Amino acid sequence: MKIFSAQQIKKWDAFSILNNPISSLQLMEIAAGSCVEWIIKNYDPAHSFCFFCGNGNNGGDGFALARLLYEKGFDVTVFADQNKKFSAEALVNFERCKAISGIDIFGFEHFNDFSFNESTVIIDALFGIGLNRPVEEATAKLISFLNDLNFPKVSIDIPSGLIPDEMIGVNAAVFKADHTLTFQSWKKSFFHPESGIFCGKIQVFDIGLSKEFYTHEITNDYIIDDSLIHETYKPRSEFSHKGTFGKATIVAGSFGKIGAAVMATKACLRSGSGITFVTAPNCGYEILQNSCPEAMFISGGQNYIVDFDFEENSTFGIGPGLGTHPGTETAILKFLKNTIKPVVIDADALNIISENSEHLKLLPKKSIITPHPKEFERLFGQTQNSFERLRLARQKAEELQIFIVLKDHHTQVITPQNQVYYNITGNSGMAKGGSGDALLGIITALLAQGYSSQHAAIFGVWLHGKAGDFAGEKFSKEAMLPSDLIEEIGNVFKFLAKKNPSD
Ligand SMILES: NC(=O)C1=CN([C@@H]2O[C@H](COP(=O)(O)OP(=O)(O)OC[C@H]3O[C@@H](n4cnc5c(N)ncnc54)[C@H](OP(=O)(O)O)[C@@H]3O)[C@@H](O)[C@H]2O)[C@@H](O)CC1
Ligand SMILES: [K+]
Repeated sequence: MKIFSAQQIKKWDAFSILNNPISSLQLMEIAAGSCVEWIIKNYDPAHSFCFFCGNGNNGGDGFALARLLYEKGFDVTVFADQNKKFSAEALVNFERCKAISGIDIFGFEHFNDFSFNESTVIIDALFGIGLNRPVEEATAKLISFLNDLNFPKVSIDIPSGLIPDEMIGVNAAVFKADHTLTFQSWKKSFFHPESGIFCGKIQVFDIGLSKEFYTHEITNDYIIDDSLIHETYKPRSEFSHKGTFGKATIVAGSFGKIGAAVMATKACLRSGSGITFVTAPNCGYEILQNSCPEAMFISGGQNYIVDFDFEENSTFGIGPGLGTHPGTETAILKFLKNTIKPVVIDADALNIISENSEHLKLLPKKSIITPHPKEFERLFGQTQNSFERLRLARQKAEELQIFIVLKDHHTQVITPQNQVYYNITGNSGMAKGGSGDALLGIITALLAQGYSSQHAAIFGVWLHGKAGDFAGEKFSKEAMLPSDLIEEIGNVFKFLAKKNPSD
């Protein structure tokens, strides 16, 4: 799914209004209607709803929603600033609300002495995607007051105070929602940790904006959604043998970190690799042969890797638990100098590369690197926030002609063509040592099977997150282990096969 900027969403609204028999007010009514449906499913009529509405169209959504909810029998109170000019659509909906005697409307100055009842739900419709400057002091105070209230909080379209496409200012006043009900598409700020933290759970409602606009409007930002994955996933052909699905070699492990090699190798095996090798030091021989009997062991040294042979037609995934011993460094750099096939690089292999910026040039074109924020910083330098980090990643992916998988709550796959794919599978239960090793194994297996680097990276992060979600459901986010995630990869493939109409 494409992600548009706030400016493009506004263009999309305008295009839809101009080219379809629908008005701005009708769109607002549809938007409010979809919120009502969600609220009815999630809150019983014993709840009282307090609306905080701004003067733009986000406020207009709030007024429309307040009215529709009142008509459904809910108790509704509205706070708004009647001294400021409303947008045309907000004014219409404000007047409609005012005409209903059962809806009390107060000025913002009364928020302090209003007695909220126990079953209050706060609805934030102060600002939407039209916020174009810092929130004024009085509104900031209101937002801070609301944030301190211990009631469920729902934001309409975007938590007020967030900038849709950019980093918020230091100490910016932002409404902290439990749920964000957003229209038509995700906003970029939902994906970034500094702003995403204000959104709670996100629901996206299709309000029927023009499909033609969606198809033709150009963007470089995408969500990795189910439809993209169904286009990418290649079901296994029946007329095949192990050679059809490629050879993968995992280069991993050192004394005390053989577990990382086990995780990466198991994930590679579970992700469909035809023939799998694991190059590791001899100290890991027994544990690897016992835990991953399907993989062939290749010795790379005694307690850490110092040298390894490589077959040109194998796909390499290098890094988990390697350590950064000078001998290992020499072996990895020698390998990179002698290979032209795309490789997958993570963890200590990234740390080895980050020792010298010249090493980056050794990465074969279309390789995939999978740094977490700290590894990214070691490789490319410090950035102030995740938006800046992403900008730098775009620049580096293009410069080096590689794919960067920037691991985060919403991992981003950055292509050499300056595109960004945000992942929406996965959960906080995956924030544990070993998770990254599994990701390397998955991506290596996909690349070995003939997926392009772009597809291997995109499908790999989605698969990893989805398996993590399945494991989280089974064991809880706290208790789930990366090993559980690896065991769930099979269920994700089953899920895909079931959903694939050609299967
Ligand atoms: N048909 C449609 O278009 C649909 C739109 N929809 C809804 O509209 C929302 C976008 O509405 P919007 O563009 O009116 O802006 P909104 O976010 O309400 O901001 C309010 C206005 O406040 C102003 N302002 C900005 N910053 C400020 C600040 N710090 N402090 C004070 N004032 C500030 C600024 O006006 P300015 O003062 O610059 O003239 C801005 O225009 C969108 O998020 C969705 O909820 C849906 O109904 C679907 C159909
Ligand atoms: K809002």
